Amino acid sequence: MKIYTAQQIYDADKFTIKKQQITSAMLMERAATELFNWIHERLQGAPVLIHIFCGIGNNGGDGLVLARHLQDHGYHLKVYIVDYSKNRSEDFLINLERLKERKVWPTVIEKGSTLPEIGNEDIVVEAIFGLGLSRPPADWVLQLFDYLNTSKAFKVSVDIPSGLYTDRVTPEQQAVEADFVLTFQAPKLIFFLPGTGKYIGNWAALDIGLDQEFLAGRETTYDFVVQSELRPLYREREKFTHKGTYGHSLIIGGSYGKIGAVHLSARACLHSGSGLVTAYVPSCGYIPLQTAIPEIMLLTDPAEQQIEKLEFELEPSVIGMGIGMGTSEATAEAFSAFLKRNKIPLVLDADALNLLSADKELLGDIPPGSVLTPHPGELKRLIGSWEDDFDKLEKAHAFSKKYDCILVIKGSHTFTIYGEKGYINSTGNPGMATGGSGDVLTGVITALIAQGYEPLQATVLGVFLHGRAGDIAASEWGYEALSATLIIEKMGQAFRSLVSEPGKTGESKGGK
Ligand SMILES: NC(=O)C1=CN([C@@H]2O[C@H](COP(=O)(O)OP(=O)(O)OC[C@H]3O[C@@H](n4cnc5c(N)ncnc54)[C@H](O)[C@@H]3O)[C@@H](O)[C@H]2O)[C@@H](O)CC1
Ligand SMILES: [K+]
Repeated sequence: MKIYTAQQIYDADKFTIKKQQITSAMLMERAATELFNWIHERLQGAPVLIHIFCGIGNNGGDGLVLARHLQDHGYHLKVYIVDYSKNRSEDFLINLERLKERKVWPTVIEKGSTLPEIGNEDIVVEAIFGLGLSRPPADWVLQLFDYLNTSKAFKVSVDIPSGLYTDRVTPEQQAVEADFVLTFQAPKLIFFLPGTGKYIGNWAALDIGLDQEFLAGRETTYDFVVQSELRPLYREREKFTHKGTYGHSLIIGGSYGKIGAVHLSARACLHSGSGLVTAYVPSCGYIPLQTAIPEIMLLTDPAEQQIEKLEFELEPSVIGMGIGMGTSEATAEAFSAFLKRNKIPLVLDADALNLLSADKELLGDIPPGSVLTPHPGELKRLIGSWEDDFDKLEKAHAFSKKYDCILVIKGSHTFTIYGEKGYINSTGNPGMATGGSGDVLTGVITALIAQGYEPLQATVLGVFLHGRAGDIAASEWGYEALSATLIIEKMGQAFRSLVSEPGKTGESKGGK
C-alpha cells in the first residue's frame, strides 16, 4: 500500500475529478459518505450525542457533509464551525448551505468563545484541519485541541488528526489526540512515526474512488506492507526438493551467560525453513545447544567463554551474527578479521552492530546487500543521533546508500530502509517488546535468505512474519506473558496465514 504525500493526494483528487467528469463537491460528497457509512455501520442509530467540529476548508467541508447524512438518519448532533480564517473553501460553503437547508445551524467557535460541554459518553468528530495545514494554528485553536484532548469522549479525526503536518515534523502538543482516524484512500507516513503515531489510536483507510491508475503510477518513498503484497513473494515448497534446496544458515554469536540468544536465533531459523542450521559459539555453548536443539549442528570457538577466533571451513548460504556475542577486545579483533575474509551475505544484529559502531571503518567490509537490524539504541550508535523522525529517516536512507545495506529500524512499526525506499511493517504488538524477540527476527531473516529470497524481500517478509507470529502468540497469551520462545512456536502459523487468511488491508493498530 503506497504512502502518498499530501501533494500526491491533491494531484490524484484533481486527476480523478477531471477523468470522472465530476465536481470537487461530488468528490467531497463521496468521501464524506464513506465517513458516514463507516460510522453508521458501527453506531447503528445509537442515541449518542455526536459533536462535529468543522474547519473552514475542505476538511471542514467533509465534516459538514457527514453532519448532513447523520442528521438525515436521525442522529443527535451538534455542529461547530471553528472560525480560524475567513477564507472558506467553495465546497465548504456549498455544504454549509445544504446543512442549513436541513435547519441545522452550526455554532461558530472563535477566539474567546465559551467551549461546548462534552460528556464522557459523547462522540467527537473533528474535521478542523486536514492535509491543508501549512502553519501553526492560532493559540486559541491550540487551546481548543487541548480541550478536546482532555475530554474523555471518543474522538474521531477526519483524514488526519488536526494540527499534524502530513509530510513534516509537528511540534509537540500541537495536535488532536485521536482515538480513531478515518483517513482517505491511504494511510499517511506520520501515522507510523513514533513522534506522531502517538496521536493516532487506530485508523482505517476509506476508499473514496481516486483514480487507481493514477495512484499506481505515482512513485512513493514508502510502502505500508500488507499481506496481499507479500503473498506473491512467498515461495511454496515444491515436491521434488531436499534439505539442500533450502540453504544452510550459520548463526554466530553467544558468550558466557548469553548462549540463550543463539538458541533463540538458531531455533527461529530452523522454524522459518532453513534447510540446515549450524551455530558457531564459544565452547561453553556446546553442551547446552546440542541438548536443547538436536536439529542443529555446532561449531565451537577454541575459547571457552567468548568468541576469539571465528574461523571455520563451512561455506553456509548466509550468516546471521552478533546475538549475545559481547564486545570484548578479543571478540572485536576476531570479528574485524572475519569481516575482512568473509564474502558470504550477512544479517548483523546486536553486538555485531555495536562493534561496527565502535569502528565505523569496518562498515566498508560488510558485503553489499547485508542486513542490519538495530533497535533504537543501536541505530543511534550506527547513524548518530537525530533531531526528529524525519531527520532519522533521512540519516537512515543516507547510511543505507553509503554502505549498500538494508537497514531495519525496529520499533512499533518497523521500517526496512534500502536506498531511497522504505517499507513499513503492519504486524506486531507491544507484547513483543521482550528480551530475545530481536534474536528471533535475526534467525527468521537469515532463514529466508538461506532459502533463496533476495535479502530485501527476505527482510520485509521476515519482519512481517515475525510480527504476525507475535500477533498470533499474543492472541493466545496476552502481551505480558509473550516471550521470544512463544513467537518462534507460532512461526509455522504465521507462514500458513500468508496463504490461508485473506488479510486485512485498510486498517491497522495505531501508535498508542
Ligand atoms: N477534492 C479534494 O481535494 C478533497 C479533499 N478532501 C478533504 O480536504 C482536505 C484538505 O482540504 P484543504 O486543502 O481545504 O485544507 P484544510 O481543510 O486542511 O485546511 C483549510 C485551509 O486552512 C488554511 N490554513 C492552513 N494552515 C492554517 C493555519 N494554521 N491557520 C489558519 N488557516 C490555515 C489553508 O489555506 C487551508 O487550505 C483533506 O484533508 C480532506 O479532508 C476530501 O473532501 C476529499 C476530496
Ligand atoms: K482532521
